[in-house]
Amino acid sequence: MNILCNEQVSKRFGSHQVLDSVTFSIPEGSVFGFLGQNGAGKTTMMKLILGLLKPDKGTIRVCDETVTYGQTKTNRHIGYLPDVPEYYGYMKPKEYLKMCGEITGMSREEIIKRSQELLGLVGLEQADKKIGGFSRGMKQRLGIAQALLNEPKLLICDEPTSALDPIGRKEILDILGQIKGKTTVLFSTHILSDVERICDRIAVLHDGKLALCGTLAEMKENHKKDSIQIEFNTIEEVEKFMNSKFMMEYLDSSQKKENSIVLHGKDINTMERAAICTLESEMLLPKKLEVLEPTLESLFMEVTR
Ligand SMILES: Nc1ncnc2c1ncn2[C@@H]1O[C@H](COP(=O)(O)OP(=O)(O)OP(=O)(O)O)[C@@H](O)[C@H]1O
Repeated sequence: MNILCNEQVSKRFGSHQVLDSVTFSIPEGSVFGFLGQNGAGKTTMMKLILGLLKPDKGTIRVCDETVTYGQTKTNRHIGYLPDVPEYYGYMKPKEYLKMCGEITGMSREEIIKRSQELLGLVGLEQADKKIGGFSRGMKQRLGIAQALLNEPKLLICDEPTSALDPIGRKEILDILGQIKGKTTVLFSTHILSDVERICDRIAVLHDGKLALCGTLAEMKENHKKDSIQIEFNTIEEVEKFMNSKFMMEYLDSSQKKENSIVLHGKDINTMERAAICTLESEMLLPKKLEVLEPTLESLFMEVTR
């Protein structure tokens, strides 16, 4: 079952088409990484899912219920962590969670039980001090506890790791990793390594459209290019190799980078044989020859260029 289904969602601000027929869905229990450069429209998409903005076109469904602008009905399925969560600095974490639980109508017993569980999950059970004295990482972790208080089906986190140091980022990713499978997570970021670490599925937003969407393995397969990288000892060796007419016949394109060259062609086997023949005939001994696999970074750069 899909927890979230976006179909042909479009949103424009003035003449700026921020989202243009964006379609994707998130299967239950998965962690979905929503990638895009600054201003790509990630927050706009999240606000549409929360019913805080009205789409110009398209439909959004959360747990099979249609999201309606200005109504909060579907938000009972959602926990939301904004990029910079705001707190009353004079409150302690337990007091804050109690207030949030009371607002959403939870019973006293429920609030105590869930607060204990969640403060344990986010590693703040011993942090019995005012939130005003918390680090950014602690505030983000408390934000996750608050967003999970109501046991939502979908947790939406807007760039939860962007402002954190490597330890703070690891703590957040570990928490999201722990709830994986139980709660479906949608999180936006531009930190590619975070996505590679914990996401099952990934979407890349660019120029208002989804430039990539699927599992990392699917993306790599769909965008597989037959490429070989050869690293030489000197630039002269690179030139000598590239001046071989024989090699040119088998290439679509090539890119030189310092003492290395990346060769792109249609057929990896033919290109590899041609490269080895050229190395032999030019009496060149490279430092390294490898067939290149696309990485999330190379795919991201390719589609957002
Ligand atoms: N209420 C609004 N009125 C006009 N333009 C807006 C509004 N909200 C967002 N925008 C514009 O829409 C575009 C997308 O913004 P959005 O905040 O969704 O991007 P983002 O991908 O979340 O960026 P970032 O990674 O920097 O947070 C930006 O150009 C932004 O200036």
